[in-house]
Amino acid sequence: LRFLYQRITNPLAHIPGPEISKWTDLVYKYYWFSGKIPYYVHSLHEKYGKDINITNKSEYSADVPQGPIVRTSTTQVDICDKEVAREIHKTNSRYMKSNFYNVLVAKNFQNLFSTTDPKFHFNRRRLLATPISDSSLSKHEPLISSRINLAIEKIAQEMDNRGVADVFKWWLFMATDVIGELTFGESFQMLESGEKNQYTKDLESLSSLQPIRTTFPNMVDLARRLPLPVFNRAGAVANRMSQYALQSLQRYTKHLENEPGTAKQTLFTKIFDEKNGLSLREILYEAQGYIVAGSDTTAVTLTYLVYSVCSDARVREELAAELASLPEPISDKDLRNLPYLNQVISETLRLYTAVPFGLPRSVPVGGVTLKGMYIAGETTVSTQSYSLHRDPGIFADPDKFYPERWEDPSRDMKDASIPFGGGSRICIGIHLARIELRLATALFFRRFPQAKVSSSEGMSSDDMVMKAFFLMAPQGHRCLVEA
Ligand code: HEM
Repeated sequence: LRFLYQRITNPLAHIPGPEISKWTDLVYKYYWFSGKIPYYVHSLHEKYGKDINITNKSEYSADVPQGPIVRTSTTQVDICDKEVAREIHKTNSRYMKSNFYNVLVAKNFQNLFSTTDPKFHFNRRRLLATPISDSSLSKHEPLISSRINLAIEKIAQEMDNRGVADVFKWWLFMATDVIGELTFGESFQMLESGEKNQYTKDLESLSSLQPIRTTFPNMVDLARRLPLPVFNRAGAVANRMSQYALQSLQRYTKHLENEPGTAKQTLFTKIFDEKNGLSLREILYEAQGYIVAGSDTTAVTLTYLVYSVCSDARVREELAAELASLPEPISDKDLRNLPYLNQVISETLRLYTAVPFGLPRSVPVGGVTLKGMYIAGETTVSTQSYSLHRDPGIFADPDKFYPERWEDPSRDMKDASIPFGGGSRICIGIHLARIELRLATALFFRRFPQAKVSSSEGMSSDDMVMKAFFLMAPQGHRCLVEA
């Protein structure tokens, strides 16, 4: 009866999509759990949308309106349209982050990333934005450069000893050490040890635990009291990470109080202040957000960049030639306007965006009409970059890694690109990420201009298939290259 009621009353029934999604969310959840949600949603656009490659038009009935909006589950639609994406992700947008974010991070845990409250977000962002702005980050460039140089040394050593190097591992260690030091004032020292510690193992498992958190939030709570193995694990990971972060921040504040002159400047140093800034607990929540949002994202992007460039000798040679002309030591100032380097980065962010998932937002109460289609209030709308970035009407031959397409990008290309989200919820770490991407790419290809993808140890393109929960990662969890 419940299914029948859901089907009859479904306010999204008029939107094109698979019949099953009028009845139940099970199919959607299956793909979410298996890390294939962007592929599934993209296949719905291919089947039901007119702006995306339509493979078999004869399947459609003439009375179903085709368009860029598809129903993905009983309560959700995805929209592959650059104008709608801009409207939803603009500054002062009426589309708030959906309830999904409350459970993605943790229940009753509000920070800049997870909050759905615009006032909270505005105040928090105002405090956090300056220390992580492009101009403020220049004082951290020596730290970022030294971590990247160490990663490259380790890659070279691994190539010597093992014959190949796993760039995914080293980029992950580098990005986690950088954001750890900028957040806690002390490094995780993963590059030095070459091994993951408990915190970073937990960090790694966080992504695959996201489907559990978002689908069964109450079970994770219940698991605090009952022995429910998988749910206990999700809770234990969150507790350990929180304890570690708290202890690091307590050490840092003690240092700051005792020896303010010698304490390293972090992204939070100036806002440790109960009255005008943030309390220790509030900083703890933000620090945890930075670590999660700022490690895998950068590492995955760099991994796919190296993989794509190393797979195409033409691109690699052009990039290496451009980098060969740079003076030593390489600084970020020299890289900001390098044409080909920046085209390679833009193309990686297009094809392998670390967040290919649809950034779910809630339709304002009263509903809206988008592209001629009425969408009821409180429906969850997403605009997944995986599809927007592959719109063949905007990006010719969309599956090809072709950096030159960014030589003189059209307005449409810029509008359809949202690797860092948009509007007031745009990634706060965008400048840090871009500095890391520029420096790491330049230093890597300066050192290894002949690098290519290895086929040793069974490495194949299967390892690089994207597995996506909220964040994406190569399913083999490795990327082996040789010089
Ligand atoms: C290539 C690297 C990165 C990519 C592709 C990326 C992508 C994104 C995207 C798409 C969003 C929007 C999420 C949404 O609307 O649901 C976002 C938000 C965010 N990112 Fe990043 N990110 C990257 C690096 C970083 C770094 C290094 C940090 C470190 C501070 C960071 C911290 C955050 C935070 C705190 C938010 C929430 C901002 C807000 O809601 O105001 N990200 N990121």
